[in-house]
Amino acid sequence: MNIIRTVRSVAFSSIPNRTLSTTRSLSTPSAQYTAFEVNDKTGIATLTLNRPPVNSLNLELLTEMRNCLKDAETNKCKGLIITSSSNSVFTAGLDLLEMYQPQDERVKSFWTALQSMWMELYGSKIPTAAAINGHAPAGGCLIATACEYRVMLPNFTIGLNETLIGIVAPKWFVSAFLNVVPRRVAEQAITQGKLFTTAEAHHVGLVDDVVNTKEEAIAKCEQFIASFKNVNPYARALTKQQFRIKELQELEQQREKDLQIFLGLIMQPSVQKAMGIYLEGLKKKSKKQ
Ligand SMILES: CC/C=C\C/C=C\C/C=C\C=C\CC(=O)SCCNC(=O)CCNC(=O)[C@H](O)C(C)(C)COP(=O)(O)OP(=O)(O)OC[C@H]1O[C@@H](n2cnc3c(N)ncnc32)[C@H](O)[C@@H]1OP(=O)(O)O
Repeated sequence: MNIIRTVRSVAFSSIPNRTLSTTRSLSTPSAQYTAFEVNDKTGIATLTLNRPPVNSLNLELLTEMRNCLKDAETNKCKGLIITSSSNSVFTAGLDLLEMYQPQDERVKSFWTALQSMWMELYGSKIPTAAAINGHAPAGGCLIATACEYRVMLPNFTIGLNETLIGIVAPKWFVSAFLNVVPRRVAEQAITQGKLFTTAEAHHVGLVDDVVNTKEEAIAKCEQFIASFKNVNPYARALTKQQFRIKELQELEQQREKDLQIFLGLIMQPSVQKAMGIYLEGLKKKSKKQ
């Protein structure tokens, strides 16, 4: 696998135009699971999730993601694309090992980091796009629906499958999903724990476009971001905020309550048992392959 390095605090405005290399990527010792590059020419940042084998979202990855999102905004990038270094998984969602038989303080930090990352992404002032180059169950779908645009490669799956694991998708997971698919489709799919194939997701509007390669997916995201080139960024950001402020304020005001509900739910013996069985099933399947 390529070694992907990470850039932090690169002021886009200070990056000179270069003809040979068009992306800037510096390393910081603290970034383990993400690569963050800014294209010198377009000013678009790409955040690549890089936690093999399946980019499951643990505390450290969520924290890195949030830092990258903040950097992209602080440095006035023209837009942000999220993608994965894997050929088959965008992200497998939350790291189940963070929630199965968890340590008290760590699991609290984990959920708090998820809330923070989501608020940063959902409320980002700059255009955001997901190049979904692999499966995107649960937390993967959450990240995709927090973006403004989604393009997906064929023959993968996406959706909120929490009920199949015996857990419940919180209200803010559902509200972002509801932004992109009709209510009836959302209710049925989320209660069933349905994972849509790429074609199905496109049909219901869960993804905007389908392309065959990661390069095409990135290009589509770039096109989406470029579609705002004649729009005042300040006016755009305030307009976007009008659409999203309700969910952001709701979670901000209820962060502690949301955390307590999460802890109460996952610590139930029946939920721990269901998660254990699900994890065992994943491990058995993985050994067979
Ligand atoms: C009112 C309500 C209020 C509050 C809410 C309360 C609670 C909400 C709580 C939680 C919400 C959770 C959302 C989530 O995101 S849960 C995670 C859901 N994810 C999944 O179901 C995906 C599971 N994974 C897969 O289906 C597959 O791995 C795959 C399709 C993504 C990729 O398949 P592959 O064949 O490529 O890879 P595998 O062989 O299956 O896996 C390799 C390796 O990785 C381990 N693994 C996979 N997924 C996870 C995961 N999510 N977490 C941890 N580990 C994972 C898998 O076990 C294998 O491990 P080994 O190599 O065997 O060790």
